[in-house]
Amino acid sequence: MAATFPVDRLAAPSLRLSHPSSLSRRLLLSPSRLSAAPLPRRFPSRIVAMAEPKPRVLVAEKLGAAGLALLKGVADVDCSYNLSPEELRAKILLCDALIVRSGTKVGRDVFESSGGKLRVVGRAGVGIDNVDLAAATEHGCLVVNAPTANTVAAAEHGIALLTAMARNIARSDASMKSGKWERNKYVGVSLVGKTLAILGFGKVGSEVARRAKGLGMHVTAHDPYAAADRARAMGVDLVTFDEAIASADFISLHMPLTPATSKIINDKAFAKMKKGVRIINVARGGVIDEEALVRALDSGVVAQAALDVFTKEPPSAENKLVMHENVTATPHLGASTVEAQEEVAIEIAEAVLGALKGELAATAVNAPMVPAEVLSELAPYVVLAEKLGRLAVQLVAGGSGVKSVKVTYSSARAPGDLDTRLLRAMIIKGLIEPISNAHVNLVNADFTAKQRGIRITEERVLLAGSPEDPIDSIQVRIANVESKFPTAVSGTGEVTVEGRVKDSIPLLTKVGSFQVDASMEGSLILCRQVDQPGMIGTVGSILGEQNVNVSYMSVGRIAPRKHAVMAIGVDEEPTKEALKNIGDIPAIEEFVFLKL
Ligand SMILES: NC(=O)c1ccc[n+]([C@@H]2O[C@H](COP(=O)([O-])OP(=O)(O)OC[C@H]3O[C@@H](n4cnc5c(N)ncnc54)[C@H](O)[C@@H]3O)[C@@H](O)[C@H]2O)c1
Ligand SMILES: O=C(O)[C@H](O)COP(=O)(O)O
Repeated sequence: MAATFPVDRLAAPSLRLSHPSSLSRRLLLSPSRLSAAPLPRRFPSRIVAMAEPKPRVLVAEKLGAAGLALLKGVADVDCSYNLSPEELRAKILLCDALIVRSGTKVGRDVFESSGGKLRVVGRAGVGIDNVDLAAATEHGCLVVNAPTANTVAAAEHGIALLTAMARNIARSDASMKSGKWERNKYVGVSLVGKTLAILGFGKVGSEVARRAKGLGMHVTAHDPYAAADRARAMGVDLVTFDEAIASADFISLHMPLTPATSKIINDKAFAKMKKGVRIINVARGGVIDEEALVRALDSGVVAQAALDVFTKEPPSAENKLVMHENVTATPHLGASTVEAQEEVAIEIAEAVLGALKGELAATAVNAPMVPAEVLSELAPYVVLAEKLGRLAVQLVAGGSGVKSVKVTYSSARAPGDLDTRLLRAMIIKGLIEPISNAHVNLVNADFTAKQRGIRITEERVLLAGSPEDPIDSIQVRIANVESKFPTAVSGTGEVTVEGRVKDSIPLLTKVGSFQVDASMEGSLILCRQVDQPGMIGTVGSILGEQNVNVSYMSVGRIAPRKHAVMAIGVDEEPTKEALKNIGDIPAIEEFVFLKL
């Protein structure tokens, strides 16, 4: 029997393990759904092969010709654009695969209407905001995307908006078309020598930086998770968010839309910017508080904005930003070049056809079905693995850049009886998801880590004793980084966290060289302190005063009255004031707040 994996978006649908009682040696997509049905004995195989129905692929938005040709070689392809939701629901009944861009909403209703026939959704582009991943997973439908093929196109569009805005190209063109010749009205601003702040120094952001350097701009970047040396090598200064926005003449947005970046450009941020700053957004509309941007444009804090993306797309006809005379707007054209669309089309066609054949897709973004018996044994270790990754990356200081991660599994099981791929995938998920818009799962974890330059090495420590439990402990170490909580750096110079499962509950058992005993749920405050009486009470009452519920406290120390590490589990996020008060306790040497 297969069960839906409890962790959001883990891997591909119908992913079955060939060995039911261990995490397998071979991973297969369910043969019953993703490859041809078993051959009836009475037919010679040649005749049956000819009679096999071709899979049917619905292409709901315009796709590059090369990708279409690939699809048509193998499948019946129905290109039907601008379908209403009702038309899409009616057509999907007959389709094995659906290919869309960002303009088609693939909601739960679509998966429900398909009656289980739909096996793959291909997103010809990066963002999958328009696909209901949870519904796809529940209906056993794989979702794949094309994460890299439109990077350069998006960067070029960012630069096009930057230069067009600075020289009033769109407005002066409209003016000429209305019969005017207004040379004095459209005096622009120069780019050379100006400071461009890039927020989000990932694939698109770094390509924009490279091009802006060529225009003679001074480029800074803010990205809490980018490596400072990679930025330095490009002549880009990695700075804090406040430094970036306060010193910039131009700000270009290239971060993913996550809970942390939602409306990050808001009234508070505008108050810190230079008067007359210019803003470009080719990321996602939701990273800007659009009402606040209207206010900032009206007051002159923001001289101009150039926007390719909007919170609601298409925006309403009377959208204040689109109508604003100091805004240059384009209808989400970042990826829309002939070349990018050809690349995207080929990438997505290959991914969709591969998935229909039962191959594992490196760009899969949603969850698998995993045999229940495998899950019931590994489930708590899977949660532990993700949380250790999540914890470790939050202990890394901004600008360090995570490149080398070492994982040690201590277990009494023989190496052949313990497949760590699921655990490794979950560690990678924990390491990457808090800092990006990537959706990491069993299928794409190694690919995603490699793409981000993160090298994961695994080692096994074989323990004596009963192999009843699959694993005794998991240790995650991040090398060559600085920590925002230096206590987390062990004697080997690595940010180190270790955990184990006890009574099915994942526990944090080690931070740096200190033993702790903390349940890995909710949020966690780690403090390093002088070991002395009264510390638990002092910290507890600061949190109590702020109505923060403490779920547990544990203290680990090297020796009595020396240094200790206190782990405090909290149900609510403490206020900045509460955290400051904890930091102000004289015996507290350092502390950090972490979300698990
Ligand atoms: N307009 C378009 O047509 C178009 C085309 C392609 C991509 N995009 C969008 O552009 C954005 C970037 O895409 P990408 O492919 O470069 O993604 P990416 O994952 O390669 O880069 C995103 C970067 O943002 C960083 N980041 C995460 N949180 C941050 C924060 N709080 N502050 C600053 N940086 C943060 C990450 O560390 C990462 O380096 C995404 O939102 C994507 O959807 C839009
Ligand atoms: O997420 C993406 O890939 C971009 O925003 C492009 O979207 P599009 O394929 O709808 O142009």
